[in-house]
Amino acid sequence: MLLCPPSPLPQAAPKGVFVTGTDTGIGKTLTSAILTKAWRGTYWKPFQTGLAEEEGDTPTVQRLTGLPDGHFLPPAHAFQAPLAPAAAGLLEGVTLEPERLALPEAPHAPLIVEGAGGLMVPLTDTMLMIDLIARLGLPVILVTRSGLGTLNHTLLSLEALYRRQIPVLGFITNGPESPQNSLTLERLGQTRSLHHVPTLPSPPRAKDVSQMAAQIPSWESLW
Ligand SMILES: Nc1ncnc2c1ncn2[C@@H]1O[C@H](COP(=O)(O)OP(=O)(O)OP(=O)(O)O)[C@@H](O)[C@H]1O
Ligand SMILES: C[C@H](N)[C@H](N)CCCCCC(=O)O
Ligand SMILES: [Mg+2]
Repeated sequence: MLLCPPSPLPQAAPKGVFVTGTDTGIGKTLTSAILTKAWRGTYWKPFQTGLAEEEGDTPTVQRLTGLPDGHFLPPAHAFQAPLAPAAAGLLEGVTLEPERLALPEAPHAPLIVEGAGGLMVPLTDTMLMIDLIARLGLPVILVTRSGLGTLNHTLLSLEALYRRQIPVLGFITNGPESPQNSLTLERLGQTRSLHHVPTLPSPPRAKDVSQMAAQIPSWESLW
């Protein structure tokens, strides 16, 4: 049996996109940097965890895009532990209330919102990242690995999004070139490949992001 039908995309450009992925460490931040640079939009990571071990995604995107401060909104919540937001918050005595989170005004459109981990990451015991995506009402860009294992992970993620009537703008593959996988995902996943990010020989630099941003379709052309 095939996946349940996708939801239609908005007719006019929405306020922004939600960048999610099939996993943590899959390349959402690198991809968000490429999109923010390409569209000169506003980047927002509402739930940041793991600050005990990393600088956080907002400074990373700022460094990789070289855009001024006005293109970045601070996280709504930032926690030290490298865990899902629900667990990281509890360690600091915070119970999240994601149902109260509203989409902020973006000083520069569009708004590029980055999740934490994948779709089923808990924000509370009763709310997952995918529930927040549904509530915020932005279409999704799904970041996936390009190589072996992606078919299962990507189709599972798409099925979960379609079941909740969340529109999907497309997917972005990250890793070694694998056109066969992208074609299979487009056909069975009923969505489109928006871009491929190759494995870089060294940690991503602003120059790499600029080069890749130049290949991204304009924001207006997508709607
Ligand atoms: N194409 C690539 N080439 C080289 N390094 C990459 C590539 N994609 C991602 N990386 C590196 O892999 C690591 C994880 O990527 P990234 O931070 O973008 O993942 P993420 O999906 O945003 O994770 P999180 O769930 O923590 O937000 C980073 O150190 C990043 O620089
Ligand atoms: C700390 C890390 N870099 C992420 N931001 C949080 C990822 C949570 C993943 C939870 C899970 O799927 O098991
Ligand atoms: Mg990230």
